[in-house]
Amino acid sequence: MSDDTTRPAGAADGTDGVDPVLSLSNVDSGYGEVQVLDDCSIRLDPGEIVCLVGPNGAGKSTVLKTAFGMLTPWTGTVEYHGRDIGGMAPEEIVREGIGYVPQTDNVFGSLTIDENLRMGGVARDGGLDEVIETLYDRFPIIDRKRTAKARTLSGGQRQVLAFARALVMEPDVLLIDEPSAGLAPNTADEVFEDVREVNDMDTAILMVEQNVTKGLGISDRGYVLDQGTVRFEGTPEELLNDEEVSQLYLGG
Ligand SMILES: Nc1ncnc2c1ncn2[C@@H]1O[C@H](COP(=O)(O)OP(=O)(O)OP(=O)(O)O)[C@@H](O)[C@H]1O
Repeated sequence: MSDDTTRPAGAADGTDGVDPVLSLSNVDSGYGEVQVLDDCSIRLDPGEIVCLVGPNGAGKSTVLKTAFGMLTPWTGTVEYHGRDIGGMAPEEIVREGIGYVPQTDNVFGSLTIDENLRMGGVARDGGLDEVIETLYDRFPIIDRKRTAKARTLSGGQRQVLAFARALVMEPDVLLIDEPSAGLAPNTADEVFEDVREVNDMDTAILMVEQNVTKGLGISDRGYVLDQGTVRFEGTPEELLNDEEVSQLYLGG
């Protein structure tokens, strides 16, 4: 049984009166005729890191794709600062202030680090050089390799470049799909530190992560998704210590 600290889906929203920066409310969504999300409700408050966990195929990536306009919600709403953005195109959503770092193909390997960052800023109105310099200051690992082709970077370095590329638009929300995928444990730890660094730049983060302990370990809250629905939400401690969550979803 779950104890009463872990809120089952649809229970108290834990808002404490704060307006979410991003929220999905009662969203159904999917691919073609195939429904994946089923009455899915998720919120991200300003400054938070929120982690989505759950079994393969639960719909975690689909949440990010729906929030980023790659999929249009069939029902329910996606709101950014209280404004309905459901069905807006990704390029508009980027301008609104939401960035997205997909799990794969998140940098252009044949372009240099600098060119990748500049491409990340094509929709900016100005101030591109300044923001790129700020990002080089934040992430020295890419600063040292400005003129190197992105394909020469290690997996961890590439992930940092992908974050920085999304940050060129100075989003206040970043959606990150499995930042540690395919990385050795030590490298994954470094990438999680970089996720925190991104969060320190006043960027709220909604992240999907298979490495539940580490993903929740850097997060403020988490959601357990199963079959397109939120089954549990709570703080990392609540989720990790909940017997039912642990047995059913976190491999005991
Ligand atoms: N482009 C697509 N077309 C059709 N079905 C898709 C597509 N992408 C994903 N799906 C299906 O949607 C369901 C949810 O996929 P999703 O990638 O959101 O799950 P996930 O929780 O992120 O899982 P994983 O951890 O395995 O990536 C799966 O059954 C998947 O096969």
